[in-house]
Amino acid sequence: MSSSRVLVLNSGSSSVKYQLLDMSDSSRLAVGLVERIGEETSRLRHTPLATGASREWTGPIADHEAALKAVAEELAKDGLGLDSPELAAIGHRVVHGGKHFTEPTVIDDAVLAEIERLIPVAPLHNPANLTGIRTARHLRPDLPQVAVFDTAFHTTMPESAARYAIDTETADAHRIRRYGFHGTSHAYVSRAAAELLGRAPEEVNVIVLHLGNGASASAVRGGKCVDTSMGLTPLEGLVMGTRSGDLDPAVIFHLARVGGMSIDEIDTLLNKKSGLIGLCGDNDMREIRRRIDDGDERAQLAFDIYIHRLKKYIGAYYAVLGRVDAVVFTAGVGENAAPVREAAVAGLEGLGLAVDGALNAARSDEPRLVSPEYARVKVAVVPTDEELEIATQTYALVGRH
Ligand SMILES: Nc1ncnc2c1ncn2[C@@H]1O[C@H](COP(=O)(O)OP(=O)(O)O)[C@@H](O)[C@H]1O
Ligand SMILES: CC(=O)OP(=O)(O)O
Ligand SMILES: [Mg+2]
Repeated sequence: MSSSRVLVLNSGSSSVKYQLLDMSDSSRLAVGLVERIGEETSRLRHTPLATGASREWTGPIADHEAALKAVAEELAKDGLGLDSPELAAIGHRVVHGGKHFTEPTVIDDAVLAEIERLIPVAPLHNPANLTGIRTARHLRPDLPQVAVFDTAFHTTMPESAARYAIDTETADAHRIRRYGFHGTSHAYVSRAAAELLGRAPEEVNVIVLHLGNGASASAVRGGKCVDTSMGLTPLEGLVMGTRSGDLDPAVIFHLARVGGMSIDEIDTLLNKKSGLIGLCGDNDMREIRRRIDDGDERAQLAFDIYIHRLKKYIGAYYAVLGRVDAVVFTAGVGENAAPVREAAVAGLEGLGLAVDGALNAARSDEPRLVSPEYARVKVAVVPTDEELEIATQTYALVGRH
């Protein structure tokens, strides 16, 4: 029997997204999501594409190991279990690969140890990724498991963009530099944007805005990343759902010295209680828009701060690239929130940027332009597909065994 199936696991801090794909034609066989892991009301939603009929289950799922076992049971109910001989490999999203991992990598004990060593610089993500890998290896020890790193696409950044202006010896001793994240998405979306423009990736310069719960911008020149907004960790850059993004590092000294907070408390504040949720109490852009429509001033200010930062990055990356062919919106907010796209580009006509109201408001799951014909710089919406990209890279590496 030919084995052409790849299971992709995207383990987040409190969720697991997964897809089973048949790489002979890149089609999906099953997709699903486990949310609120560790809470009493964890939720699993599983959809086998053969019928399209979703199954939902709510109840306590204690950790990522239990989550993955529950996923394996759901897949088995559709005859798509992990014991299937048609399964060729399991591909894992791994958020931090440091400087070491620049390519998709077959996982062995040494690779696991390196991912573990990087936990301090991806405390919300790498532990969940590791549990996913260990559980999957336990369930199918014979199968190749591949790590696809969020940081890999950004390793082409020049030193001028990747280094912080701090003492070089100190930085090197602690491997402090800007790594960047969401790279699988930035890679996929920048390529898809070139296709939408009808041009080769090598010919186009794009600014990609990945706006999900975590959010990051990247400047991509001819298919290669030259700058990105996240840094040593996924905390730098844009305003996010619960993360502050950029701030004066002295805020941290001040909170410690004057505010009496511990380093761990400040870490939690900036990663989990800041960004949109810190500013207005909600991190979901749908809820924030609802509140704005009801005249809520805190929600409006949170939105304005979010947009101000976004606009600054568009301007910065325009300058980094010199010439921009398109600004591309992706991920949950970027794909769905028309008011965010409209506000981020408003006033940038002088840079050749504009959105068309009707095109921008129209809903679609397809890559599309939302700028008017006359715009020198196109504005595009390109749905990201990290899972397909991970499956493609995984299969390219080990599929033909
Ligand atoms: N219709 C919508 N309008 C506005 N925002 C949306 C909509 N749908 C999803 N979102 C936003 O997308 C976010 C999740 O994006 P996603 O890319 O799935 O994030 P992550 O992968 O980080 O979990 C939600 O927090 C919400 O703010
Ligand atoms: C790296 C990162 O921020 O990922 P996510 O958006 O999935 O939290
Ligand atoms: Mg995401």
